[in-house]
Amino acid sequence: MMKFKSPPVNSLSLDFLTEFSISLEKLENDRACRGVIITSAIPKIFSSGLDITEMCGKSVEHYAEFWRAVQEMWLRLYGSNMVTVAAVNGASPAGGCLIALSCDYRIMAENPKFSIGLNEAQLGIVAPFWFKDTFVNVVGQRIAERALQLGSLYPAPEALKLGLVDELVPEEKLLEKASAVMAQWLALPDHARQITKSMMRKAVLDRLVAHREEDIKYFINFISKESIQKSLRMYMEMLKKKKS
Ligand SMILES: CCCCC/C=C\C/C=C\CC/C=C/CC(=O)SCCNC(=O)CCNC(=O)[C@H](O)C(C)(C)COP(=O)(O)OP(=O)(O)OC[C@H]1O[C@@H](n2cnc3c(N)ncnc32)[C@H](O)[C@@H]1OP(=O)(O)O
Repeated sequence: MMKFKSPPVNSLSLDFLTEFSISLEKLENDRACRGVIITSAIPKIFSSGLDITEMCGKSVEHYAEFWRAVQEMWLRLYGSNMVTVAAVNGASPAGGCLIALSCDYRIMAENPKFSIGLNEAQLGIVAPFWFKDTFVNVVGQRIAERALQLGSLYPAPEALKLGLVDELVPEEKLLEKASAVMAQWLALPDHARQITKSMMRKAVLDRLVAHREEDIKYFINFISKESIQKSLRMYMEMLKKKKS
């Protein structure tokens, strides 16, 4: 089990992403480890997505390093040979949703206050093609098209209806259920499951691998625009004001 614990909201900073990727690599190379449950140690928050401060007012070199770390995390998780189960025990916007979408199975706490989705459009930014591809592979083209354009965040019951998560359980049963699902998936021979998983995901993974440097350039070019920087600053201010 991997429990995110980066207060206050498990935002995906460069350090967090680097540590996450290293942990995944270690588990992947451990023959005794066949599966991982991903959840959060922070009440009410699974992950608040990419750390917005990493994308605001930094150097081009920093943006490149940060984006490479985001790509690396996704390539490792989406391409993992292990069984991956997301036990979503709180809010899961944007990059947090990407992590859940990249797992093989998603169980969410049945709390309508917890929402999940790719809300990038609400921040005035664009979900990259590989976020979009991962989303489409889970919910299908039509739902993804609407959800991405509107930057929708769905409360848990709606997320279930759309197939964005596979099941809802009472919060106190989340880990028990995740373990039961893991046992069910691990009951199959690894090689058949792994080859099938790779067959289903390869095209989407290969697309980023083939365009990785170009994708970094797009990110830098996009995020460096003054209009985008302004949108992000306003969004951060809005988050802070919400409190007072
Ligand atoms: C054709 C060209 C195409 C080119 C495309 C190429 C590239 C694409 C370019 C860009 C794509 C970039 C992709 C980004 C994906 C993302 O993940 S962006 C992040 C989106 N995340 C959010 O919108 C979540 C924002 N946060 C919240 O909604 C809430 O914080 C919460 C998670 C629901 C928790 O609420 P709660 O009330 O408990 O806590 P607070 O809101 O009070 O937050 C506490 C504290 O944490 C700070 N914070 C929250 N979220 C983030 C974050 N994501 N990053 C950094 N900091 C965050 C918040 O500001 C508070 O700070 P404090 O006031 O200083 O305590």
